[in-house]
Amino acid sequence: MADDILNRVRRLRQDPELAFVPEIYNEALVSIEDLCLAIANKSLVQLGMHAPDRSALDTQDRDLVRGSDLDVGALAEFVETNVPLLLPEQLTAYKTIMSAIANRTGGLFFLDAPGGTGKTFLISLILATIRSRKHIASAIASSGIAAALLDGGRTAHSALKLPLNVQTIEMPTCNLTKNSGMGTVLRTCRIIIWDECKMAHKKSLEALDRSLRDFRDCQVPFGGALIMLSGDSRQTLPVIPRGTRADEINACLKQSTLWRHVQKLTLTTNMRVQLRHDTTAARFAAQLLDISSGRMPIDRSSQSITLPSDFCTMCSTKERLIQSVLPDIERNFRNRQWLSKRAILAAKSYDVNAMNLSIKNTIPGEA
Ligand SMILES: Nc1ncnc2c1ncn2[C@@H]1O[C@H](COP(=O)(O)OP(=O)(O)OP(=O)(O)O)[C@@H](O)[C@H]1O
Repeated sequence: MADDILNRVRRLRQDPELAFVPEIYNEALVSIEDLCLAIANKSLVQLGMHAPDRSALDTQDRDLVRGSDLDVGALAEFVETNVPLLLPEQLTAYKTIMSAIANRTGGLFFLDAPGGTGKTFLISLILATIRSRKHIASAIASSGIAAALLDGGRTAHSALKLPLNVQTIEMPTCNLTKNSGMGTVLRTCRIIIWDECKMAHKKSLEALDRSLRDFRDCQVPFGGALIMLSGDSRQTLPVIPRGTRADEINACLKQSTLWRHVQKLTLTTNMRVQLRHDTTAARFAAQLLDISSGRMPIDRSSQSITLPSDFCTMCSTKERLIQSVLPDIERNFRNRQWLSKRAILAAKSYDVNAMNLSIKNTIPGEA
C-alpha cells in the first residue's frame, strides 16, 4: 500500500527518485485504518497497532490537492468519448445531475441501480465532467471496496470523519472543522457522490447534513449542496452489531427524515447482458432480481427459498467447490495470472479461514 502511495506521489510531483518519507507511511496507516473501520468498525489502536496521525492529512485534503493536479484535457476527452455511449436512462440521470449543478439547485438524489446496470460507468462520467471543468467533485462510499472503484474515492468514515459509534450518538456531526481540508471540500464541491449508500446508518447521512448546514451557513437540507446517493435498493441493510432485524430496519436511510427529500433516478438495463448479448447472463440477472425483489416463493417452515435449478453450477460439498474453482492448485499456486482469475467468496470469515486451511493443506512444502 505504501508503495502505491509512493508511486502516486512520484507521478504527481514528476519526481521518479522520490524516496519514502514518514508522511507516506502515515497515509498508508490511515488507509489501513479506513479499511478496518469499514470492515470491522475498529480503529488500529483497538486492533493493537500504531494510530495514524490523521491531523497531518487534514489541512491538505486529497480532493483539494488532486483538483490542482488533474489532467483536465484527458478528463474532457474521456467525457467526450463516453457521454455518447450512455443509454437513455443513464443519459437522463446524467442530464438531471448536470442541470442541478448548472442551476446550483442542490438537492438529494438517489441513483437506484442493481448490479451491472452501469452505475460506476455513469458516476465516473459525472465525476470526470465536473473535474474537467476544474471544479471539485467528492466521491465517497460506505465500503472500502466500493470506494476503490471510484476515481479518487474514499470511505465515508475516513473522508467525513464520522464518529465510530455514530449509531449511539443522538445528533452526530462529522469530526471536521469548517476550514480543514475536507471542510473546505464540503463547502465548495459541486457534488458529493456516496456509493453503496444502503449500507450506511441513517445517522451517518444526518451527520453529513448537520455539518453541511453548518459549513455552508445555510439551513436547507445539506446546506444546499448537491448529494447523489447511489446503490441497489435491494441490497443489504446496515449491519448493527448484536442488533435485531428491527434495529437494522430502523437504521436504514429510508427511516431518516431526510429521505423525504430524495429524488429517485433509476437504472434497469443490465449492461453486461446488453454489451455481450449473453443469454445466460440475462437469465442470471433476471433470477437475481427475482430473488432480491422478494418474488421467489418462501418455504414457511424454514423461511428459506429454493434456488432455481439453472441458477448456477451447484457444488454439494466445500471440497468439490475448491476442486472446481482451483483445480490443480498444487501445480498452479505460484502462477499469479491463474490465481487472479479465480476466487471463492464466503459470507463468514469462519468459512474463509476453514477453506484457506483446506487449500493450504493441498499445497506441497513445509508448513
Ligand atoms: N453506456 C455504456 N456503454 C458502454 N459500456 C458501458 C455502459 N454502461 C456501462 N458499461 C460497461 O458495462 C459494465 C458494467 O457497468 P458498471 O461496472 O458501471 O456497472 P455497475 O452498475 O457499477 O455494476 P456493479 O454494481 O456490479 O459493480 C462495465 O464494463 C462498464 O464499463
